[in-house]
Amino acid sequence: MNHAPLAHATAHLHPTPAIRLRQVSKSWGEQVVIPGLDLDIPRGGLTALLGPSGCGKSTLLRLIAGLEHPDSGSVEIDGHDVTAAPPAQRGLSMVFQSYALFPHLSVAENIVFGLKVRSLARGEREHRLQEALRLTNLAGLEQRKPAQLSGGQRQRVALARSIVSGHSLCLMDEPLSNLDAKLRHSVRHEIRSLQQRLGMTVVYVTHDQTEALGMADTVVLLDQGRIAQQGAPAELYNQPRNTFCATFIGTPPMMLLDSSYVPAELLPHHDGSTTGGPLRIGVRPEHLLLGDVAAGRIPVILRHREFQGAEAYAYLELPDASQIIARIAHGLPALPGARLGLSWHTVHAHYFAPDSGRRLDLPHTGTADHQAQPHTTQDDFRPVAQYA
Ligand SMILES: Nc1ncnc2c1ncn2[C@@H]1O[C@H](COP(=O)(O)OP(=O)(O)OP(=O)(O)O)[C@@H](O)[C@H]1O
Repeated sequence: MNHAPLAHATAHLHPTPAIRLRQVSKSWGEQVVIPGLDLDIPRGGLTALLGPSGCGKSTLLRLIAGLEHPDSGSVEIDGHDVTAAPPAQRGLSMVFQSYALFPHLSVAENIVFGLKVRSLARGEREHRLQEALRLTNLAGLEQRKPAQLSGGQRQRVALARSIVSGHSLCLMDEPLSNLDAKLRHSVRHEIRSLQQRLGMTVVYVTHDQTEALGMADTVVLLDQGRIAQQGAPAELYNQPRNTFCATFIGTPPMMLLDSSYVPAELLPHHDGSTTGGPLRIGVRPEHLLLGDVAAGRIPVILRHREFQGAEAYAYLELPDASQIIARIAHGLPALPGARLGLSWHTVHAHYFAPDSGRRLDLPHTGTADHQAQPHTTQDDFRPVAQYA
């Protein structure tokens, strides 16, 4: 196998990305799906292509695979221009949601099928097969037909087939979406640990942010064929570049509020200077604090509560009648209809331009005085029982 065991550890030494797209565009008839995209995918890690349905994730993966060809632009793999190359000449393997197994072939035959086509010597085939069976925990099942396997086992056969190919680049298109929730979790873990042990570069398409955030080294969040943000999962969570990223990532996602009804104490530059106009203010549901109605807090009405086990969701109506969700760690004994005061530590606030939605890096706290706002400390919040 030509998997370099140290590929992952030395990824940072490779200046050439595993995949480089330059000004790649793709339309279907009148519909522009990818409108001219530049993307570098680092070597030796798992990169998730994430985004809402129809944003172009699969199209992008198929362009990398060579299953589709761009209308313009170039695709490079390992520094080689493969824009015109067929899939078989791109040195990659693929794993699909549908497994794509041959029903009449056994597990073992399915796994080595591609190697036979490549006329690999029998001894080498057998060696790779045994290693892949071991790595995917399929030993003992090699004579079964796909119909005699569970969904998770079928997907492991597809993974084994990708491992025996010996290619260090693997493209995966929603590989877990046919599995039930519990299996998804365990196969997800298997894929990640295989990718790390073999030092493979995996490009992984998913619309499921928990999969992307939980597995990936790098997340590429797509919005209508454009890169909304690319970075480590924590970067997307903590520093969303715009309101699209802020409201796509997180369950529930970041809540957006209008500065028009937000008290001055919660706005940036509370030292008397102005913020320079209206703002969109983003706060994650776990950072929203509820207390009684008081100066410096936003008056809200509790509309609905949802039990979530360790926590609860409070659905709150804002002064402009829009609704947001707060995650309340220890339950909230206030009844629907209760009038409450909403606040947050300003260090947890994100600011966005109201027109473009672009992130604005404004100072969180204007003065020491602002930091001393008593209601921005947890202690000031009376026990929620008092609001019942
Ligand atoms: N072969 C095709 N012919 C015409 N339109 C296509 C074709 N393939 C994709 N599209 C269109 O291109 C857009 C992007 O599709 P794509 O499958 O890349 O999205 P996606 O982000 O993977 O979505 P999903 O998460 O729903 O699979 C969609 O509007 C889709 O209808």
